[in-house]
Amino acid sequence: MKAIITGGGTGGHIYPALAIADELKKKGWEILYLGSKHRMEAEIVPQKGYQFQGLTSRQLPRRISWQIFSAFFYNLKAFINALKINYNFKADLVIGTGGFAAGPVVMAAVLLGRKTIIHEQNAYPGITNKLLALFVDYIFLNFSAAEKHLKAKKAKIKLTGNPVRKEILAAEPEKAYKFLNLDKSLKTLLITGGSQGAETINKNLIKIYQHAAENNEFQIVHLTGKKNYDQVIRSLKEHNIDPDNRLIKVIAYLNEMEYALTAADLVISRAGATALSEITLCAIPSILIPLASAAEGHQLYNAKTLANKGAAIIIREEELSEQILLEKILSLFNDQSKLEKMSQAAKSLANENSLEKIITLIDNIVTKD
Ligand SMILES: CC(=O)N[C@H]1[C@@H](OP(=O)(O)OP(=O)(O)OC[C@H]2O[C@@H](n3ccc(=O)[nH]c3=O)[C@H](O)[C@@H]2O)O[C@H](CO)[C@@H](O)[C@@H]1O
Repeated sequence: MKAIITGGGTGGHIYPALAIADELKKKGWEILYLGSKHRMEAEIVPQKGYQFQGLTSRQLPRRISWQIFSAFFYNLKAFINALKINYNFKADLVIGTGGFAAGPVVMAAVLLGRKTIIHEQNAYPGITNKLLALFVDYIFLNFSAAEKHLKAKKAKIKLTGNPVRKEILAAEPEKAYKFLNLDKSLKTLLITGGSQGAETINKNLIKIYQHAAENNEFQIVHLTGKKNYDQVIRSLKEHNIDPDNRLIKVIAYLNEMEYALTAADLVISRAGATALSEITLCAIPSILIPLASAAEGHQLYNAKTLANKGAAIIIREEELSEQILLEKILSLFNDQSKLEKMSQAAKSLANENSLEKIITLIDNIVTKD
């Protein structure tokens, strides 16, 4: 069997696609990944050993402007290319996990009469999936709340949860400590702003860095995002903090995310849906700082699903300060029983069978339909 898999722009769309691709590959499927040639998938997907073809897909501008014409032209070009590629590849199935890169690929598959599935990670679907939902055969959802935003027949919709890469649960702590050069006797604070990093979080960390460097109480793994890395290093130096201090690991982008998650005792994170699925699966207590400008505030919604069960503490962007962040970190690190309760609550929210559920549905779709 052959599948074209698409999804991208950011990691939150790419990693669920790769999780599905890995399982299909194990079952003998031939996989071709199509995405934008300008975005993260063009780097991440070939590194994972998949055939990748980059298209000219572009994100539509948020406001009406002349850029809409160029975006339309580039997406049309991507659509025509996707048609040609799919026609020659003869995919049995096309799966899109959202992001603008998936749009032209899934639409081309619809036109060719291929079987099509989209997966939506968020409670509030992105614009690409909202449009594609009108045409595809099946819609897999992480949150049932997404359904009311989609114009689609109920029979098409399956609640599957978010598929998470198998390597994330399989990672061994010993290997993680070694890989990240961490001290096993100390607690580890993971800081991540999602696949692109979060400037708002990065700017509020100096006190936390200072505390870590001076007190030998906990160590930090900070994933800054590629575009923010230099700024973070500059800021550390300006505050006389040695970026090579043994208690501080500043990393622009970590391909081996399984190690950071396995080593973490506490995570400070944005509230992207894919990140939260990984955090709950790894049962990590979290302090979440949702991106306020995310469409329909979907990151706050995501964060509340954890906070309402006691798995996370939310700090809203408008109340974020270095002092508040440091106080929350210290109060959690000094309260082991609270950390354990949060960890158990996170675990209870984890959707452990999502990937298996998706693969079973795919088997049924390609054999029965
Ligand atoms: C700004 C924006 O629009 N964010 C959206 C985007 O977030 P984004 O693309 O940041 O996705 P998430 O935060 O959900 O997940 C980040 C992903 O990147 C991985 N990772 C991150 C850093 C790193 O160094 N290495 C690494 O591998 C994580 O393991 C995770 O798989 O997609 C999510 C899923 O649709 C949405 O919920 C978010 O609202």
